[in-house]
Amino acid sequence: MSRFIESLRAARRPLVMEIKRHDGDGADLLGGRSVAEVLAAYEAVDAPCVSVVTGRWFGGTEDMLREVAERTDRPVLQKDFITRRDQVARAADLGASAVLLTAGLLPRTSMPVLVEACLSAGLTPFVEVTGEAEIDAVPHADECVIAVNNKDIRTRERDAGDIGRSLRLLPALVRGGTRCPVSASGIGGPAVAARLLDAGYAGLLVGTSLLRTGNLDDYLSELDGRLADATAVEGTP
Ligand SMILES: O=C(O)c1ccccc1NCC(=O)[C@H](O)[C@H](O)COP(=O)(O)O
Repeated sequence: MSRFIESLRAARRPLVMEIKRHDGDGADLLGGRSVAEVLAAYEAVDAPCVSVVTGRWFGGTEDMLREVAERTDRPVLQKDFITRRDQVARAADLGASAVLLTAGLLPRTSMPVLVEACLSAGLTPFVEVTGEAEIDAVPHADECVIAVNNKDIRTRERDAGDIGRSLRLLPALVRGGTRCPVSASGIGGPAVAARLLDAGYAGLLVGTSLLRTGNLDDYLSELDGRLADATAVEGTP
């Protein structure tokens, strides 16, 4: 199993914690903190995996990925518009463990080529989907993270996000064979995060709400509490 998937599946709080300079509207998300400071905060709460948005729409750069990969041992996901094999090789050189492949943005023939390129380079394909047809078309699904994007990347994710999409598509993800179904984007806080994990997601990709929370410890304590409550209710005779 890939290091990225193993780390996420083994975590008590399976959150891929994201570093993103600004949102789709250009609003700042780092709040005066450096990339190193945000990473240190994520490491302090034992993030199993870290995501770095290098896509220019979100103010990202390759240097952010290089810096994060140099500073941490945790598996790092590169979130960018990856459409070519040379970008996959570049991600590996920069120290990524996983790369984003966005099904809705790739020509049909490119997905198998890029998934193979990732696996040959020792990277985990993090395939983002929004519908069943895209899920069914993912090759080597058992070696991929398959993530449902709750937002619309074609409008730079300016929408609020539809968590219902993740809930509806989870059975199709499981049938498709991934060992690591993930819900991504628009996860507004601990209540929604708990609901998705309780539904059966193996992991969540969260950026904005972690970057905007005033207190990461409080956010995660609330998540722990909600998950414990859900477990207690399930165990009630
Ligand atoms: O989804 C894409 O295709 C994409 C490509 C390049 C950069 C970013 C891309 N998506 C945006 C994100 O990855 C979100 O930042 C991430 O899912 C977290 O979302 P949120 O918690 O709503 O900040």
